[in-house]
Amino acid sequence: MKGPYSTTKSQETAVLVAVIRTNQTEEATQAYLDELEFLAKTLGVKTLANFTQRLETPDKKTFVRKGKLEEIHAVVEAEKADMVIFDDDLNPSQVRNLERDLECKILDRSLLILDIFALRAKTAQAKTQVELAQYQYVLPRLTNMWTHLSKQKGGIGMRGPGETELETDRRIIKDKITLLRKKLDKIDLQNATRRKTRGQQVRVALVGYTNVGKSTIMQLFSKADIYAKNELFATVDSTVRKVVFNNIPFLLTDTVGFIRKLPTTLIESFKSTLDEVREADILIHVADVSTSFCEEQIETVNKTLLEIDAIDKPTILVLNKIDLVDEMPAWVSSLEYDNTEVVVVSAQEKQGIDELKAKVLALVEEKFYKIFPNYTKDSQF
Ligand SMILES: Nc1nc2c(ncn2[C@@H]2O[C@H](COP(=O)(O)OP(=O)(O)OP(=O)(O)O)[C@@H](O)[C@H]2O)c(=O)[nH]1
Ligand SMILES: [Mg+2]
Repeated sequence: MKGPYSTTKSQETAVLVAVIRTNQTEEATQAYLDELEFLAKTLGVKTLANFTQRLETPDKKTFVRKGKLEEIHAVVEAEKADMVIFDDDLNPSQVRNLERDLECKILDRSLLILDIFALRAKTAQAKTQVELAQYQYVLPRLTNMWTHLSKQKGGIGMRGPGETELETDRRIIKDKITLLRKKLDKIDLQNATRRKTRGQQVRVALVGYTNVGKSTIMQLFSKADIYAKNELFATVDSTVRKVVFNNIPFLLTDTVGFIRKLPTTLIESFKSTLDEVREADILIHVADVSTSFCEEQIETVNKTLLEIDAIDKPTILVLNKIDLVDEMPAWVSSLEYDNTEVVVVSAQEKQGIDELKAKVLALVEEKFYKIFPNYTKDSQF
C-alpha cells in the first residue's frame, strides 16, 4: 500500500503537538488538531494524545517550552509512541533537539501531507510532482544526519577535494531537482498538446478544501467511477470528463483539494496539475457547510486560487453536506463574494442537485454561445 517515499509504517502511533497563537480560540486549535489527527489517520497512524501550549510563536529550539516537553516525553515513554507530530514546519535544529529530548521519530505537518500525496499519486506527472516537492522540502533541511544520501552515488568520484558529505548531498539533491524539473517540463508539454487537441470547449473545474465532496459531485455529474472517500487528499491526480447538460457539452475537471498550511513546495510542484484550474472558464467551489471552519476553509481555498492566478472566474459556491446540519449557519446569509452564486446541497442525499445543475448550465451556456454563436440544440457534438 505504501509509496516508496513513505516515512511511516501502518499501525504506528503518534502524539500530536500544536501551539495556540495569541487571539486563537481553543475551539480553533481543537479543529486544527482534529485535522492533524485526520491527516495521521489517513496514513494509518493512530493518535494517542495531543498537547497544546499557548505561545506567541513556537519556541526556536524545541517548538514548545521545557515543561511541556517533559510532559510529552512522559506520555511518549509510557505509551511507547512511535512518533511526535508537530502542527507547524520544524527547522533542522528543532528536529535535532526534539529527537534528543523526546527519543522518538519527529514529523511535521508538511511531511505528513507530502507522504499522503506520495501515497495517492498515480500518474507519472503527479508522482514526479510529489518527488520534486519532497526533494525541495529536504534541501533546506539537510543536516549531517542525511549523509547516507551521498552513498547512493558512492564510487563515482562525486566528491571533490575538501568537499564535505553535506555539500555532496546538497549537490546530489540539486541535481535530482533539476532532473525532475526537466522531466516535468516534458510531461507538461505533452499535456499542453493534449489539451489543445480537446479543441475549444467550455471548461469547468471543481475546486475546494480537501474532503468536502468534490469527487462525489463529479460522480453525480459524469457518472464516472471516481475515488471518493472519507480521507484527506483522496484525489491527487486531475480527472477530466465530458459532461452534457441539456445537450450542451462541457469538460469537467476534478482535482486535488486544498488545505491550510499546504506546503509551498507542493503548490509549486503541482502548478501544472493546477493548470486545469487556471485554464478553466468556470469554477465550482465546493465547501463543507457541516464543519465549524467552513468559512475559514473557503478563505484558504480563495487564497490558494489567488496564488495560482485562478481567482476572478465566474464561480458557483456549493455548500455541501447540508444533510449533516440541523440549522443553516447564520454566516451563510451574509456570504458575499464577487462573481459568485451560492447553492446549498447534499451530494450524498442528492438534495439541491437540480438547482446546482441549473446554475452550472446557465454559466456554461453563456460561455458556450460565445464560443459557438451559431449552435442550435439539434447540432451534434
Ligand atoms: N454526509 C455527507 N457526506 C458527504 C456528502 N458529499 C460527500 N460526502 C462524503 O465526504 C467524503 C469526501 O468526499 P469526496 O467526494 O471524496 O471529497 P473530495 O472533496 O473529493 O476530497 P479529496 O479528494 O480528498 O480532496 C466521502 O466520505 C463522501 O462520501 C454529503 O452531501 N453529505
Ligand atoms: Mg476527491
